[in-house]
Order: sequence, then structure tokens, then C-alpha cells
Amino acid sequence: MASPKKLQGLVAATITPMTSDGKINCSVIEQYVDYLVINQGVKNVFVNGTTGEGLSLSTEERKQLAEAWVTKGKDKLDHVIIHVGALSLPETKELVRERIFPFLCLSIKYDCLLSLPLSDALVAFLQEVASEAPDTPFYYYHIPPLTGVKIRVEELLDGITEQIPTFQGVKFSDTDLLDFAQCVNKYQEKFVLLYGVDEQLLSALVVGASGAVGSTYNYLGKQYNVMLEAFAKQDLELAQQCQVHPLHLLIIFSFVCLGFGVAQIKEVMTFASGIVMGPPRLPLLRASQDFIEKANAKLKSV
Ligand SMILES: CC(=O)N[C@H](C=O)[C@@H](O)[C@H](O)[C@H](O)CO
Ligand SMILES: CC(=O)C(=O)O
Repeated sequence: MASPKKLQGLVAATITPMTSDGKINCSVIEQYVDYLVINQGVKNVFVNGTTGEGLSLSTEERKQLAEAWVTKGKDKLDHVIIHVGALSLPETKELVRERIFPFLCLSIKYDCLLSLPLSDALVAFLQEVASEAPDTPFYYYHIPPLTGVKIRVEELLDGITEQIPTFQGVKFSDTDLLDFAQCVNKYQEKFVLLYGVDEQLLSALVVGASGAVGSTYNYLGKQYNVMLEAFAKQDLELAQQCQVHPLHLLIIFSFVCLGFGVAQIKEVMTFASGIVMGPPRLPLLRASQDFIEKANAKLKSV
């Protein structure tokens, strides 16, 4: 059941390529795999998450994309994780039943009217989904700013394998480094703890993260790999420089000043990789011409 190679290092949260008329475009996924592996040194992907507009895709589209990543990534990628969180339990279960997916990851949008205490409701939900794929490693996707699920992950992990035998780890996309550090301290041998706030990955490495999932590893993978190596060699100065690398600053700059989001990520990735990612799907609007010009000028200048 467990993968022979423990997941570590960078995981790119993939963008969903689309045609100009808004259909998913699986024909460029092979090229995308090669770009990540060869140009960025990134050999793991997280498919159909926030960056991949997972919740704007139909179940059928999500299956096609997941299958494309699994088949095109065969013998090239080390790990393909499929996000299966949807707004309804039946849709999530339908995705989970696709047995070819090697790893599953679930986010849950919590309805605050649920009467069970949050952690009980969450575990019940995860258990229900995970039991649909009893041989597939299962991750919990913790992203409270988007889901509203404000639990302490450390408490979730206590005793979780008794309830979910396939439980493998957490994608931790929150700035609460105290909770993350406590998860690492107790569970680093047992679970894979992936950090998900790219801008503060170095701080997460300090408290013991062994890997990271994020949108920026699509086009900044190489820089971040330098940071991981520098950190492993205890070259803190170089690691610090990498965390505030000009390209990374550009992303932060874009985020703050230019209205950064998935639409903008698509433009930056198109520019960086030469693979056309296309427009985002409504309700996201295509990035403005002004953004594209400014971002491309910045990218060129570094
Ligand atoms: C909200 C969101 O999408 N977070 C991503 C991962 O979970 C990150 O990879 C961010 O995209 C990244 O840190 C840039 O802000
Ligand atoms: C960034 C991330 O992990 C996601 O796309 O969900």
C-alpha cells in the first residue's frame, strides 16, 4: 500500500491547462510533466487542487485530468497526488473510486451548522471517503483560509490511523507554525507532513517540514530546490537568500499589488514554461493586460 519512495521535497500544485474556449486541454500534459521534471527539478504533483481550479471542474473532467497526469507521469514523476475534495460527498466518492489514482488528498468545506463537534464531523467525513479506497494512501488537506475548518491538526492526528488505516499525511496550508511544529515533533516518523505556504517554506523547514506543496513550485521549483539543498547543508545564509529570491519577491509583489490568484498564475506559468495554460474558468476572470505586461516585464528582468 505505502509507496516505496517516501514523499519528500517539492510538489507542484498543477495548473489546469485550458483551450481558449474554456475546455480542459490534456494534450499539453506530457509537455508539462517534462517541463516540471527537466526545467524545474520537480518530480511530484498535486492535481485538481485550488491552483488546478478543481472545484470549477466537472467530476468527469477531474477524472480525465487525473488520468492524464498518472499516465503521462508514469516513469517520470515520483508521486501523483489527486485532490478529491468536492462540494458533495457522492462526487468525492465517485472520484475516490477511480482506483488508478495512486494517492488521494481531501479537503472539506465545513458547514458551520453541522451539529457534531467539528473534529468528530471531520473524522467521520474523512473516514467515509477513505474507506472507498482501502488500498490508497490518504492525505488530509488543511487549508483553513479557504475551507473554514479551523482545527488543530495535531489533535486530528492523535489516533487517526485507528480510524483511517490508510492515513498517510497532511498538506498543511496554514501559517500556524506552532501547530505544524507540534505535528512534526510527534509524527514525523509516521506521517508525511507537507507544508503549503510557499512564502514561508524556510520557516517550516526549520521546524522540520520534509516537503512542500504549492503553486509557485511550477515555475520557481529550481530556486526552491536550491533552498532545500542549502538548508540540508546548513547554509542558512543561502537558504535565506533563496526564500527572498527576486523571482519569489515578484510573486509576492504580484500578490499584493497586482491582484494575484489562479488567473495570474496561469499567465506567469505560460510565460515561464512556454506552455499555453489558457484562460481560467468563470467565475475567475482572465488576468488583465496590464498584469500580463507588468508581470512579463518583471519576469524578463530577473
Ligand atoms: C491558497 C493557496 O492556493 N495556497 C497554495 C497552497 O496551498 C500556495 O501554494 C499559494 O498559492 C502560494 O503560497 C502563493 O501564495
Ligand atoms: C496550492 C495548492 O496546493 C492547491 O492548488 O490546492
